[in-house]
Amino acid sequence: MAKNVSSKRKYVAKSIPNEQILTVLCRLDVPAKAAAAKKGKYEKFAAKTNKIKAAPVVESEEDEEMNESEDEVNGIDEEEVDEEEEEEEEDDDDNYDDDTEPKGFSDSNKSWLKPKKQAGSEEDEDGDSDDETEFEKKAKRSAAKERREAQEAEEEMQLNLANQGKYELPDEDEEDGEDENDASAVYQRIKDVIEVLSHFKERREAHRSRSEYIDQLTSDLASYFGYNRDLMVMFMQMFSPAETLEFIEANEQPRPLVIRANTLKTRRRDLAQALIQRGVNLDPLAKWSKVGLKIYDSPVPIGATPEYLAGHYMLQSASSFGPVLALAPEANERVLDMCCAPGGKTTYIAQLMRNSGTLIANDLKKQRLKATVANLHRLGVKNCAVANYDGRKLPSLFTGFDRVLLDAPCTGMGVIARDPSIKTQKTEKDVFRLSHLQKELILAAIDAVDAKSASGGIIVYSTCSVMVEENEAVVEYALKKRAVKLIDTGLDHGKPGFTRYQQLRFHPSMTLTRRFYPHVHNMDGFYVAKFKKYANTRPDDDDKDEDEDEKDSDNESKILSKRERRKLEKQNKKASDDVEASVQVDDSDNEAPKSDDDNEEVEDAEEEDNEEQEEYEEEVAAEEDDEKESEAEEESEEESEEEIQPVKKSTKHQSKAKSSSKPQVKSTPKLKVSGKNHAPGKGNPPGKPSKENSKPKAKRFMDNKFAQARLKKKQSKK
Ligand SMILES: C[S@@+](CC[C@H](N)C(=O)[O-])C[C@H]1O[C@@H](n2cnc3c(N)ncnc32)[C@H](O)[C@@H]1O
Repeated sequence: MAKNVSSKRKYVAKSIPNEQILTVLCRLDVPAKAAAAKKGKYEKFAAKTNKIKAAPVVESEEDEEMNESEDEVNGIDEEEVDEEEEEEEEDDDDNYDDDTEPKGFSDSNKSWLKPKKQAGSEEDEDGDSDDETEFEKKAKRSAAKERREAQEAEEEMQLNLANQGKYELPDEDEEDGEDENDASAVYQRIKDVIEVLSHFKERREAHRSRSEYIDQLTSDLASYFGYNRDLMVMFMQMFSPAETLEFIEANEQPRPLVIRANTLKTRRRDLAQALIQRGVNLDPLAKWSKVGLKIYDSPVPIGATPEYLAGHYMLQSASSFGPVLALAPEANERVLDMCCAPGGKTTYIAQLMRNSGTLIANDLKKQRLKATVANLHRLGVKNCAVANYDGRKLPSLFTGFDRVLLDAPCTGMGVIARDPSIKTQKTEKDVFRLSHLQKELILAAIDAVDAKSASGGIIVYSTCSVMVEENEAVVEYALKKRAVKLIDTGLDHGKPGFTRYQQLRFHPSMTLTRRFYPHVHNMDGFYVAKFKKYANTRPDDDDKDEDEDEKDSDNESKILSKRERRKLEKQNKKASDDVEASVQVDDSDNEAPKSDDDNEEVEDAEEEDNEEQEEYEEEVAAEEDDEKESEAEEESEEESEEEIQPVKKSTKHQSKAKSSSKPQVKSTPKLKVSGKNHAPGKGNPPGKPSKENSKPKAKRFMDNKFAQARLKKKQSKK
């Protein structure tokens, strides 16, 4: 942790204007003496680093102006907090049931949460507002000057280019003789080659192809930044050469340390005040979060303060707020966090549910669940049960959720700044292996949700990877296999998901998903997609199941008749058309740069999917025949009939009770009997019914421990 803090200090020295540090002190009313002492400290610090100029203490509004420009530098588009948001903030804080105003914190010193005027609302035609202070006017003038200078520099560069000669790539001998330690020469070549690629006609050598330059750049980037070449090739396919460099360089920067105030126990403003008094420099995270705080600098370890130990906050990266905000869980709902450990998002979900309803936190790895349990206790979460299952099997145990979060296991290609081992350890093979697992998990997540939920029917899929195979490809697969459509994530930042990537084409509604990049949003790279499930049926199945019980059961996936399937396809198409009409598809935005190389693995994966589908159809036909035969045999066995009766009755009773129950009255998710759902699992690829499901009903019944127990009880009563 000490190491962490010192690296954060470095971060402050690099990017935080001194004015802003002082702002924090002013805004939160640190006693004058302490503020003066801190001012001295930071002036000395500034003088030492030579990066921060000493500045006079400025008024709070000016501080906010400085804040904004810093956020612009950081790539976060932080506009002013409006009135509405202030009200929401109050609402949010009301979660914490304490009406007493904290000491030393009043309306006059909460200016960092105070609404400011809408940009441009009272401005003169020339953009100057009468109410603007001299400082604001000055800031505007200098911004305009900077823009002019940047434009002139660009024009000059274009002129130089026209006069420049060709760039010569080193030949093999030259490269062999290159001093390996001459990193600066490699870096210069990276810059040069990117330059050539962006003005290829003028700067290329006549006998060199574009791919030779790309090759050279890929090797240089990999060796200079310490990546395996495999990964660098993938990034070069995803971004333009210049953007690849930006992405890679952003992965070298430490991300700001962020905490989330736990409103089950405190309010953000109280927490901020307590930490400020411990000498912590902080700011609100961004306008889109009501509970996040950005920590610039702390003299105490942030993971060991009394406030931390009392569960007043959770250390959580800015990127992990997004999936939970998109999930938007409500009080009294039934929510599943399918891959929860160590529980960062689970505790946030519980917070938004105001500790009510039922939250199931599941993870495959028992060891990782220990940390989850510890976090749940520390943060005072009381509405959560922890489960340890393979997520792919969950729908055979729990169904009927209002919302499911699938924060899927992934390669972590968005969090390289946090885990540099990814640079050398992950390969293309990992991407495809995980993509397969993610596809299985997403179907299970959808199957666990009740499309008829009054308030939800929502599934959020997220990864901390930027790879298309782990994101859009998985979402596309889910759109094809289940009755779901994409809806707006509600996240106003982030870039739209791709509708095209190399030779792949995705559904136009993919623009509703969101991509986040370290070099654009100054946070970990991640991806969020939000689905609405519109039917508890599957568009990929083509058979009719005439079992009355299954028809009555709202929460079970059913096999469709051809007519139903056509109806679903129509619904699907309508949903797509609606989205197409509402979404402006700007291909330039959503189209990833194309590469000449064919992505054979993607084709293979698709081929595999098709083969799976064909195999599945054949298997289903064969299983249907078997089942008919077995059922005929069973009918002649009176004993079996007797056994089946109680189950039929109880299933019917359960499902009727479920469909008639009021949505407000939520119960713990029903523990489903095994074999009822066609849960995807190992050796049971997505879309295929499990072997158990194809067993005759009597056998299924006898395999069912719960039914057996019920039968025994009945017999003993007799
Ligand atoms: C990205 S992490 C989850 C982070 C967590 N949501 C949070 O915010 O703290 C992915 C998790 O998926 C779990 N996992 C991997 N395979 C799984 C599976 N088949 N079923 C359930 N969980 C799985 C891993 O153990 C890991 O904890």
